[in-house]
Amino acid sequence: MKDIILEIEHIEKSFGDTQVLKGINLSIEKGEFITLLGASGCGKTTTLRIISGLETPDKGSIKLNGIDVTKDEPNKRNVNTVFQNYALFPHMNVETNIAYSLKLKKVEKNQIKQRVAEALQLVQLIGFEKRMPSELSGGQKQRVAIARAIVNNPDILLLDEPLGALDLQLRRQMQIELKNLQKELGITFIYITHDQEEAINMSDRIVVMKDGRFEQVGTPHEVYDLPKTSYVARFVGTANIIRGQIETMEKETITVHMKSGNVQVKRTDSPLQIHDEVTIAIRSENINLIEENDGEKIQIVEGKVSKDEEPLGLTGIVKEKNFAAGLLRINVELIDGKEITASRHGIDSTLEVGDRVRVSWKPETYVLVDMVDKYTKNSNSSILQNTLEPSLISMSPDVTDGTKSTKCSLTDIPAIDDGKE
Ligand SMILES: Nc1ncnc2c1ncn2[C@@H]1O[C@H](COP(=O)(O)OP(=O)(O)OP(=O)(O)O)[C@@H](O)[C@H]1O
Repeated sequence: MKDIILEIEHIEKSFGDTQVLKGINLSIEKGEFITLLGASGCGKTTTLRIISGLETPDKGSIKLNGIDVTKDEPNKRNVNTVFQNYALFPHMNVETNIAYSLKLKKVEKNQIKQRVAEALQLVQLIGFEKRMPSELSGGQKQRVAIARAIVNNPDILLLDEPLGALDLQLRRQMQIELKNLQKELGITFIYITHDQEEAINMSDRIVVMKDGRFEQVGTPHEVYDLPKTSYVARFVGTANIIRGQIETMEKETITVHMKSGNVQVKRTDSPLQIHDEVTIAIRSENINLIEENDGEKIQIVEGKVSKDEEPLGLTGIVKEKNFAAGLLRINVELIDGKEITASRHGIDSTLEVGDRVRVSWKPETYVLVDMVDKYTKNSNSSILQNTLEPSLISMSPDVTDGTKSTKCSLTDIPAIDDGKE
């Protein structure tokens, strides 16, 4: 049986008239690295404060090691928090900052010395014992804050955007250090970030939060490759969300009709019927663009690609090419006015702004999303988890097609844009 360390059960919390947490549930295993990922204001910090005891929920319970601690004071829970702003005592040096909680607990002097030295070793700050916080860099201050938390041997370490104040390079370095530290100590980490790359790199499981609910809980692979909703597909990586109507259903495939063309997707066990409206998510790296030099090849008849000429793929015009963080993003405006983004490594692409392109992808590189809205009005996370079968694919980054094509690969940084078509 799994060793469950924390159970969050049906937690609800309002501030005044605003319901901030709307019934969240989660069981966390001992030694797991769990990340709460979500946009500003979705309730991440409130969740952490309820776990630590700094906030009391209106409904629901928190169980730590099987014991209900919902009403217990923070100091009665073996849980420590690391904050983004370090919260060090400015008038105490590094050593006394780290030793502070042990002194309060009246731990014996020699033991304090030993545990402080061990904590300093773990965060690689040996030699900094007598420095004051004002004499430390941001990264060093955060290391002291982490040492101060782990010196208590907590069951769970809560980390509220601990790297948020650091520059990108230091942040990356600290991500690796923190992950190694967590493995070494075997402590359960519950980590808050709104940075999807950080969540993917560090977590055993990611909880994607939206408006006080857990939208999806899963491994980095599950939330990235098998998003259950269009929100998750957009928030974790860059996904294009396309809606269409099922035109035909064959044994292996389904043909979906969209204003800018017809596409084929792999058939799944989902209870679909001809004429059903479906929403599909395709990663930008899986989008293949083929330039159409020959104007004769694509005939646009009443806003729809002629089936006789080119049965599959969407038609569009390259609107923008943008290079950032090692990736070239190519925005294509489809003939129905909607935009789709393809990405590829490097800055080179033979496609130019204004080129007419055929947009396609392999039938298996898509995910059917938002099925829960279709079959039930309830977006409760437990229903979300059961509605879609995970057989839907692994998105292959290796998409090649045609001669003058754009091969797209690997991850991208999302434009977080909930609700955008
Ligand atoms: N003590 C409080 N009183 C009133 N409203 C609060 C209080 N604490 C949080 N809120 C509100 O609850 C909502 C969720 O806040 P919370 O800090 O949990 O979000 P978050 O996801 O951690 O956001 P961020 O990423 O910006 O830190 C916000 O709208 C916030 O304004």
